[in-house]
Amino acid sequence: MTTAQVPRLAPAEVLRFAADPFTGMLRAQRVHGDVVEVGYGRQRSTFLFGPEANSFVFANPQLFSWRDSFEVMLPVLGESALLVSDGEGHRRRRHLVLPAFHRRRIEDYVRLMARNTAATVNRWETGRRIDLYRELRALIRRNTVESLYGSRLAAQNDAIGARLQIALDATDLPLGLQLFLTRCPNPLTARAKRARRWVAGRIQAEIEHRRRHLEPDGDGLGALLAAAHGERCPLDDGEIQDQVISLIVAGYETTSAAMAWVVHAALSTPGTWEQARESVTELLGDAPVTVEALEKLHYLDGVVQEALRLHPPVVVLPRVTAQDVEFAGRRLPAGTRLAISPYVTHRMSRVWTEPSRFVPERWLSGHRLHREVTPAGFLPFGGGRHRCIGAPFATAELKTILVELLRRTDLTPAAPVTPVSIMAMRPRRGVPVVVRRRKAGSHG
Ligand code: HEM
Repeated sequence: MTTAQVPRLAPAEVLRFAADPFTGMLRAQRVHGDVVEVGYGRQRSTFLFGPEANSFVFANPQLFSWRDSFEVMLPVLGESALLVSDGEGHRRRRHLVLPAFHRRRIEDYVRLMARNTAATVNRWETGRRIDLYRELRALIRRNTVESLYGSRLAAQNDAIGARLQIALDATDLPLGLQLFLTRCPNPLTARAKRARRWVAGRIQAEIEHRRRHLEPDGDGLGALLAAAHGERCPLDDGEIQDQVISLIVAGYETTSAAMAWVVHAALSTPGTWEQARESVTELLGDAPVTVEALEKLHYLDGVVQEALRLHPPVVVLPRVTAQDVEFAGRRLPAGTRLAISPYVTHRMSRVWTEPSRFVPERWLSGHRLHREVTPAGFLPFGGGRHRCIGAPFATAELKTILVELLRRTDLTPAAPVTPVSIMAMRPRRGVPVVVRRRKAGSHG
């Protein structure tokens, strides 16, 4: 079968794309279609746009190497993290990590998240301007570490965050530079590795403490340790450290970006904040948040899903082909760097009606914009074998924090918000708001 040439962005278009990749991707798809090559040399990626491409990639994991796709994340995630694992190693580790996200555990996490959110809000002075993104980021990192790994590690939350941030900062550098830093010895990567070793040391101390004191498996690490030792092929301590670190890294950067977009979208779409608050008051009153209650808050669910649709933190999912691949009449040789994009799919009018409007009601059946959601048309958490393992955790967290903010605060946007970074799309200069605490009792 003959294959067609992949269209390429011209040099001037590449420059424009680099300056604003969000508009650049939408434009590239509109002008050149669903398969388009962007960039030069190590910077080069072939974008596959749209639901057909997403289905193809999700249905054929054997065609791609996850280790090569996420090579630049290796210094922070570790060699055996799920995101950089392929084949049988991935299947075995994922099976052992899954119990940390069972519904029974999410119930406990939700209670803790609600408590931590209340404590955060109580520290805010009424009438003051704050960067909500920064505040929520600290809260979410605490929630992640405390719910998954317990209070001893949570007490070192800030130190752990600061160390991991050293490696995370590198993910905003151009891809070519990241690859160079990953492959060649240099002081930046050496510093990131030292910082990671410090975090791994704290985790190992916690693992050994638990083994000495035979603690019950009350949290995610407990579940991981129990699963790790009950199996025929248990996880070794290095593998456990990699899973612990990569869950923190994958969990808090993405969720705090998503939370910022949820609040920003709800505040900047007239009537949304008020309607969401009304639905909480009606269904919950002053009662504590539970997973069951969260499932019944349909309007609130619409707000969260709609924010994930228009502002998916993971803007592109990178893949490197492990063998020659053919898609849509185009040949993609082994070693080709590909990207599929939740961001572009979520804004396509062939998938969504009036895609650029923020309409939480479109998630309610019966609404004129409602559409059946397919995994290839809505993919904020990816899809297939490597679909986000933390999706139930993240969704419960986004809703729990939103409920507590609605109950306890009135927020007024204090500056415009624009996005940055396609690895974890977040607000460039945060989400500045003026806070008014609501009186005790008025949150119910
Ligand atoms: C709104 C928040 C989140 C978003 C948007 C998100 C998004 C994603 C996406 C798109 C992927 C697939 C990447 C790919 O296929 O290229 C992924 C994988 C993953 N996520 Fe999340 N994530 C979120 C929260 C979390 C949380 C809270 C955790 C853990 C506590 C987590 C842990 C992971 C892990 C371990 C993987 C790799 C799974 C595998 O390879 O089997 N994520 N996430």
